Amino acid sequence: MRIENLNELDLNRLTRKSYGDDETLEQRVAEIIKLVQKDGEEAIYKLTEEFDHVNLRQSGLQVTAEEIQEAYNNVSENYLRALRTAKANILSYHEKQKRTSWLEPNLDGSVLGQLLLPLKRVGIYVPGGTASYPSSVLMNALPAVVAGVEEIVMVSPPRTDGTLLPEVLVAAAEAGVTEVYKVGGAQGIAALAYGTETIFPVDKITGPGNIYVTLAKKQVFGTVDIDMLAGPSEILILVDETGRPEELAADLLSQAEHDRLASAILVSSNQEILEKTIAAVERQLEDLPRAEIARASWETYGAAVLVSSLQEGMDLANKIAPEHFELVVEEPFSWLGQVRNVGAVFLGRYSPEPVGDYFAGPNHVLPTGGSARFYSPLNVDMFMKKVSVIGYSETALKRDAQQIALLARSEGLEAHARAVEARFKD
Ligand SMILES: NC(=O)c1ccc[n+]([C@@H]2O[C@H](COP(=O)([O-])OP(=O)(O)OC[C@H]3O[C@@H](n4cnc5c(N)ncnc54)[C@H](O)[C@@H]3O)[C@@H](O)[C@H]2O)c1
Ligand SMILES: N[C@H](CO)Cc1c[nH]c[nH+]1
Ligand SMILES: [Zn+2]
Repeated sequence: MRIENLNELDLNRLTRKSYGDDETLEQRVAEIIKLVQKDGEEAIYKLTEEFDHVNLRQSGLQVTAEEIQEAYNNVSENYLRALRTAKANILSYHEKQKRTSWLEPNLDGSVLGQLLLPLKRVGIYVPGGTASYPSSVLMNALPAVVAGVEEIVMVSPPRTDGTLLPEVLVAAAEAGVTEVYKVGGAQGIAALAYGTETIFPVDKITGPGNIYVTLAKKQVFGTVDIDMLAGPSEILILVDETGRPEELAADLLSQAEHDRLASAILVSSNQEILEKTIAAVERQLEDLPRAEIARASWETYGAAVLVSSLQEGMDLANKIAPEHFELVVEEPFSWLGQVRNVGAVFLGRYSPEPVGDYFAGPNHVLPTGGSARFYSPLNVDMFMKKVSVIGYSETALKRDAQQIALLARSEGLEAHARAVEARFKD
């Protein structure tokens, strides 16, 4: 890794804003989705054999109550305690987001308002290819629970022994997931969107995943709603001279270890910090269990960028729009007002990114690939829909009838005008 000056930086390499550009991947995902639509579960069994190397024809796709019970026997008390504390933190944070229906009576006797209603059935994708993510079970399911969703259907790829990690199943039970199926990748997304012989289709799919999952969500959008494009993880750290290279390197690797396509970027106006952090990354890679993945990510989509000032670094962050943005500077709160395009911001030395991944309470399902310009973190609103309420009184309609009819006739819609005037014929 060499330090790059801002003016020589290839932003396209770093932002990977190319979910739709790789035609081969798009095509492959489209074929998988079509196959599931055509052959249902037989297609899922075949694809699961191909990608997850396990044959589930005997056991079927759905996780049983016995498997969940067995999972509880296989997790430690300490794990359960930590999971339940994380759950409480996530619930408490998301309960603050919940909005309620409102009705506003007016003096003319009319009532206007908005009903806020939970979606009935949602699908949550929990990644499980190169790592398992019980934390993502909580992050997807708990906002749905707070919203009041009745049916929460989880899909996740099986391990080669045909099971899901006990910690994932326990997290599902603790979070209130109502059905769990062992199917991942684009085929898991297709199953949720179109249904199969045993899986009833859902109204919306949320959750992060690798590039196949993300492209599949993009392709089924319209048949179902989706939350956002939450693909391979990203971190951008803006650091001043107070930064400590060993800590910065650890934070960069925390996201690089997710995926070869993950992106970890360090930005500073201090050349020495950049140099020392690059060296620390090399040292830490030596005994990192997922070094192969993390190194591939660091070498392909990583960068150490020299800027002329913190302000220039902040502007770069808003341009790249990273999923996670760490502000490791002396006065992090003083920069908060300038944060625009990031999924989540982590303020200061004692807010390393994994605090948000697991525990603090805010959601870790965040927009990636530059989509933080327009998407928000997964939240309670995303599991609800709104219905407008209009209750006009006679007085109100009499007052407004003429103007409504005029507007209707200006659009050439006579029947609309007459529907209003019909009330006052006799
Ligand atoms: N943005 C977020 O909030 C967030 C949170 C957690 C994880 N992540 C990201 O989720 C991703 C998890 O990826 P993962 O791979 O570990 O798990 P995954 O569950 O997303 O993907 C695994 C599945 O991908 C499919 N697949 C693999 N190779 C394929 C191929 N050649 N052709 C077709 N399908 C194929 C298989 O079906 C496999 O089961 C990582 O990129 C990680 O960074 C993001
Ligand atoms: N950093 C991931 C989101 O990009 C979320 C996660 C789950 N577990 C660990 N990390
Ligand atoms: Zn993470």
